[in-house]
Formats: sequence, structure tokens, C-alpha cells
Amino acid sequence: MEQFPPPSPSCCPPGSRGDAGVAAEPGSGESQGNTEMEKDGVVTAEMVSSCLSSLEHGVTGMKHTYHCLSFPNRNLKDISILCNYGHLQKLEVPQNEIKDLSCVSHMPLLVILDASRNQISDFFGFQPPQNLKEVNLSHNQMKKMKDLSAFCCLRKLDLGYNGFSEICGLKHCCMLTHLNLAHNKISRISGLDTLPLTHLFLSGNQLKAIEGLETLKSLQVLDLSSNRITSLSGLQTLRLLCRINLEENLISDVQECKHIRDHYLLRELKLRGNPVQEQPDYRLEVVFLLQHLTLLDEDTVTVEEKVSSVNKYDPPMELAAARDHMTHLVYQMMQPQVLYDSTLICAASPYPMLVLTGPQGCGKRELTHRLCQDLGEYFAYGTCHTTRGPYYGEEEGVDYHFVSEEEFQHMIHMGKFIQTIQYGGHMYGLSRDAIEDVAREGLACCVHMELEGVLSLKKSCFEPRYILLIPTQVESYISRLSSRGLYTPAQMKAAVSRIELYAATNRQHPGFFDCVIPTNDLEEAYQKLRRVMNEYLKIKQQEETEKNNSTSPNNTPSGHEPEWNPLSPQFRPNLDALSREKSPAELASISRREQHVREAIVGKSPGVYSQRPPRSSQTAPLYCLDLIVHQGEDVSPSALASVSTSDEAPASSPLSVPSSARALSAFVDPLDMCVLGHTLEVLKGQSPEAPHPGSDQPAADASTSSDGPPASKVMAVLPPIPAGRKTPAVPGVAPDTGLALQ
Ligand SMILES: Nc1ncnc2c1ncn2[C@@H]1O[C@H](COP(=O)(O)OP(=O)(O)OP(=O)(O)O)[C@@H](O)[C@H]1O
Repeated sequence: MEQFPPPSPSCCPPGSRGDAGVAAEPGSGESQGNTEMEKDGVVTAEMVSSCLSSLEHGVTGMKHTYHCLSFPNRNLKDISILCNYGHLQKLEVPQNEIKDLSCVSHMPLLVILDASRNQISDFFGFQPPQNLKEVNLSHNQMKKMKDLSAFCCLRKLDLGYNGFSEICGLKHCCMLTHLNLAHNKISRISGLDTLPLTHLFLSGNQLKAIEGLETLKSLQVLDLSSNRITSLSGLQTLRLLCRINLEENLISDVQECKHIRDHYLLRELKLRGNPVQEQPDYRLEVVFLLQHLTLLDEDTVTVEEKVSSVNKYDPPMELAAARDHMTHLVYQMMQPQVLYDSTLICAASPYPMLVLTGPQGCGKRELTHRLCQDLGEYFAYGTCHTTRGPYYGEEEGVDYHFVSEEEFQHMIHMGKFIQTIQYGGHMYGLSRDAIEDVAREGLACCVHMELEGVLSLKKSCFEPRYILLIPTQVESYISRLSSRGLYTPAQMKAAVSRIELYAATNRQHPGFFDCVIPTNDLEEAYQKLRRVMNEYLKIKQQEETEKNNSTSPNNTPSGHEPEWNPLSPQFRPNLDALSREKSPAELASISRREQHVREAIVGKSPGVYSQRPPRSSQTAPLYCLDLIVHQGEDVSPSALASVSTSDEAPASSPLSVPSSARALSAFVDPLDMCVLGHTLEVLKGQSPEAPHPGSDQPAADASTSSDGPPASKVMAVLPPIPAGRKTPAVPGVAPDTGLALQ
């Protein structure tokens, strides 16, 4: 922190003095005569002549005069002789015993005055030299400030270490940029609002609040250390601040930094000695709130710290999705029966799903329900869980499963979820059971969700079709939101701002959504959605075939409609069209990986855990865990430890995950890695013969009983998935916002 410079011992440059007859340096004490004279503290003409320097042209230009006089640390008491030196421009008499500065009244040309560390009690007790710019009166005995309007050229004023209890009299110092009032008895900041201050020092006073600074728009350096300040409120408007010292105060909440969050020039902040420092993650939180800092508490803020803090407190969507996926994957691994009992795992045929996504209230929920009703032969609504309370008219199990925060957490720990998000302060999650319920009926699951949910789901083994429903006319979207009467203006604003998020995702990631449908008119949107579904499911052709069949005399007897059964071989391929195309190599790879998982789950091949594939030191935890699951990597506790420690390497990009442990810890309820390690050890230690915990059958039976997944007995009811074809988006759907359609 920049300080006012301490009083210099001497301002006379050696050898600068014009009069070579006086040999002794000022203040050296070498001259016995001088020492004698200084005993009674009265300055004499001889002393003055020995301490003059800077011989320059006088004001008139007719003669030369000395401009500088310096008497530091000479026990001087009486400097009244200086009345005769009216040409002086710089007077330095620090560290003496001077009480009276009235001689300064006779120095009309004086520009710099240093009378620090004396015994002066009379505040500016002299007539104002017109050009006086810098005054240092620190370490004196002044108690009361008075009007300095006559000192209008003052630029730097140091009044530190006095006894002032109130700031006043500076109103007309319209050039004052540096003011030091540190170590006084000031309890309230006042009287500064008209000043063009750039540097203000008020440490060591009795301040409790930051006030009266709002108008100091030029302030760059502020020292408020050693006071009793509890809040940073009052600094919001000081956007040019680049250094703030708030050490030794009473700030206890990191969130106080929000008051200086938009100070883009802020580089240095000192908060040592405040209660806030004791908070865990204090530094990371401050770094997150003040991303422009380069020095916090005198320690350099590293790029790694900045990345970690963002990943922790506002992770990019991709990272949050990766973290979400990893969390559920790990919890599922701790509950192997979840996978074992699943009807959904199948190497060659991913379970068909449809996801409608878009900003809140865009109509996706209505469309999801309607589609499931109209195409009930194909789809059923996948009911998510939420911790928010039901709106009027919502029914348990129909729109959501409404659960408490604790229940939701419990479900996470039990590995129940495929994905979860936090939205609007509530948790939402799609459980494996919700999908299973639909799958057991032989139907495809249709769900609606926000973009973050899509990102997480895309990392899972599910491969739904994603339809983006997007409002392109903001006014009509807002009026639809407000007509619901459910949202606050802030919530509506947030929802509206997310339109661009969806649009940008669509623009920047071609193919991310399978289709985009504008939802300004819900009926129109639904018709488009139906057309897309008809195309995906080849319903038209089928209806025509049916029609032909019914009219053909060679076919079904008239009046006898063929029974509609989506699971019958006749209809299966239609539902399968929802799934994506896979190359034979991909299918073989999936099959291999799932075989490992199956074997691992039933304890058949512990060996697969022991082969650790090479991994870069910067591998993100998500990737590691993907390997664990898909390639049968070693997941012993030590391996997990290595996952978290290897991440300590500097993150390569802002999207990198610095630490898996940290990544998990930021989740709502962190996963206990020890528990995980233990569970996996148990799994690893199971002999191939040992019965699987979730099964009555011997594991050997289970592993040899089929080449299919553990639940392949149930899979029979699911339609096989042929090599599907990605159906292009509805042609002509071109939202007004310029969304790129695929
Ligand atoms: N499992 C999930 N994953 C991700 N997003 C979800 C999930 N379940 C619900 N959502 C989404 O969370 C948002 C908030 O849901 P909520 O039901 O509270 O909103 P809403 O006001 O009724 O709006 P909407 O009509 O879009 O559902 C919605 O956009 C919804 O689609």
C-alpha cells in the first residue's frame, strides 16, 4: 500500500550547496560549533547558511537564491530567524521540537513544507503561501482542523499521528489528491465529498462504517486498516479503486466483497486480521468474488486459484454436468444392485427416450404431457423428482414426485438418480426408477428438462432424442410467464435470459439438439412436434399400410382391426428409430465395456480392476471414472486417492477440474470417498462364486446364464434397436432469433 513517504533525513543532495565555505553536512553533528548552538534549539544564520541548497534563479531572474532549507533531527525549537528567508521554496524541519511555524508566513514562494515529528499544536498557524502544494504535519500534537480554503493549491496533505477527531475545513482544497489522516481519533468520515482525492489513508482511527466516500470517484488507493469496520458497503461507487487495505477490522462475511465486485481495476486487497479469514475457503471465495485481484493479503493470486474458485462456486455448465454425472455414477457403483436389477442396460440397443428441453415455462411440460397422451402407444411421461412444493393443481406422481430435501439427498446417496440439477433454489432429478417404470411397460420414456439436465444426461449411457422448444418472441414468452402468476420478476428475467443460452448452444454445437421448434404458439408447436414424431416413428407409412391392409381383401378380414401393440415386431422398429445410429465398431466397443461392467458387478473378474490404463496427469475426474466403469479400471481407495491427487496439477483450461474431491465437495452433499473405497474393496474382494448381494442366484449362474445384461431376462420386453437413422429437423422451422437449424 502506498504510504506517504517518511520524513527524509535531509533533502540537501551532497555537494549541492553553492557555498563551499561550509564543510559539514546538515545534520551530521560533526561541527562542534553547531552542536553547541543546537543545544538551546535556536536556529542561527550560520546554521541556516550551512543547510541551504538548490541554488537557482530567483523569481525576478536577476539573482540566484537558495530554494531549499533542510534541518532534520537537530533538536530545534526556535526557527523564527527563517522569517528572513522569503525566497525558500522547500522547507524541511522534521524531527525537531518546533512548536511555532509562524515564520512560514514570510515565505510566499514555499511549495513544500515538512514539519513532521515536532510539537506543533496550532493547525496551519501561518499565513498561506500561495503555491503551497505539499505539507507534512504528521506526528505532531494538533487536535482541531480549521478552514484551509486559503490553501487552495494543496495537493498532498499528511496529518497522520495527531489528535484529530473530526475531518473538516478541506472543502475548498480543490486540488487535494493525497490525504493522510491515519492514526487520529476520527470516528466518522465526513467533509471529503468535494475533494478530488486519489489516495486516502485513514488507518488506525475509530471508524465503524465506510461512509462519506461515495462521491470520491477518483479514489484509487484506500487504507482503512486498523478500524472497527464490519462492512464494505460504501465502496460500491468507487470504481477506480485499485488498492484497498482493510486489515485489522471486524469484517466477518466474505459476501461483503460483493460491494467491490464490479471494481475491475482492483488489484490488491488486504483483509488480514479480520474474522472472515477464519472461514474455511476464505481465500477461494474472495478470489471467486474478485476475479481481478492479483494480490490478496500480499500473496499473489494464481491462475489455478481463479480457475478452482470458478469451478467451485460457479462451475461452467459442462463442468457441473460432468460433476453431476460423476456423482451419480459413483453412488450407483456403491449400490451395484441398482445396475444389476436394471432393465435398461443393453450393449446393442440403448433404451429409447425423448427429451423436450427449453427455458422454464416455454410450454415443454404441456407438450410432453400431450405427446404422451396422444402417442400413448409409444411414450409415457417420465416423472422426475423435485424438492419444490407442488403448484396449485399439480399432483404427486403426475407432474413430479414431490420430496423433501432430505429424501432427495438420500436418493442421491442410494444411487437412484441418472441426473440432477439445482434450479431456482430447488433440486430436480430424473431417477432410474422413473425410466424403469416406463420401460417395463415397453414404452419409450419422454421427459422435459433444462439444458443442464441435458448436458448431464448426454454423459450417461442413455441416448435420447433431444427436441429444443424455444420461445422466439420474448414479449409473448414474458406474457405467458406472467399469466401463470407463479414467478417473481427476477425469476422471469432469469428465464428470459436463458433463451439466449439455448440459442447459443444450438448455434455453437450443431447437432446438439435433434430438432428445434419455436413455441410462440403452443398449438403450432405441438403440431410441429407431432410431425417430427411421426417422421421419427414412421407413423404415416404405418397408418397407410394399415389402411391398405384393411381395404385389401387378401388381408385382415374387414371390421377386424389389427391389435396395436408397440412391442410387437411390427411396431418395434418404429420406436427404435428414436435411437441413434451406431457403427459396428462402436457397438463392439459398447458390448466389450458392458461385459466388463457385468462381470465386475457379479464379481466374476476382479482382474479387470487391476489393469490401469495410462492416463495423463491432467485427466479430469469424470474421464477417470468413465474409464473405471467402461474399461474396468482399478477403483481401489488408493486409485481413487490418485484420482484426486493427480488432479492437483495445474488446470489446463478454465474448464478443467482441479480436483475430483473438491469437485465432489461442491455438490450439495459431498460423496464420502472412504465409504466409496470400502464399498469397492468389498466388491473387488468378492469371489466369483460368492452370491451377488442383490441376487438369490449364485453369481456364477448370473454371469454364465446369459450373454446379455444382468437383467436381460427383463430386456425381452424391450424392443431391439436396429441401426437407427437420425431424422433431420422439421424443415422450415427457423426461429426469428436466427437459431441455426440442423
Ligand atoms: N430432472 C430434471 N433435470 C433438469 N431439469 C428439470 C428436471 N425436472 C424438471 N426440470 C426443469 O426445471 C425447470 C423448473 O421446473 P418447474 O416444474 O419448477 O418449472 P415450471 O415453472 O413448472 O416450468 P415448466 O413448465 O417449464 O416445467 C423446468 O424447466 C423443468 O423442465
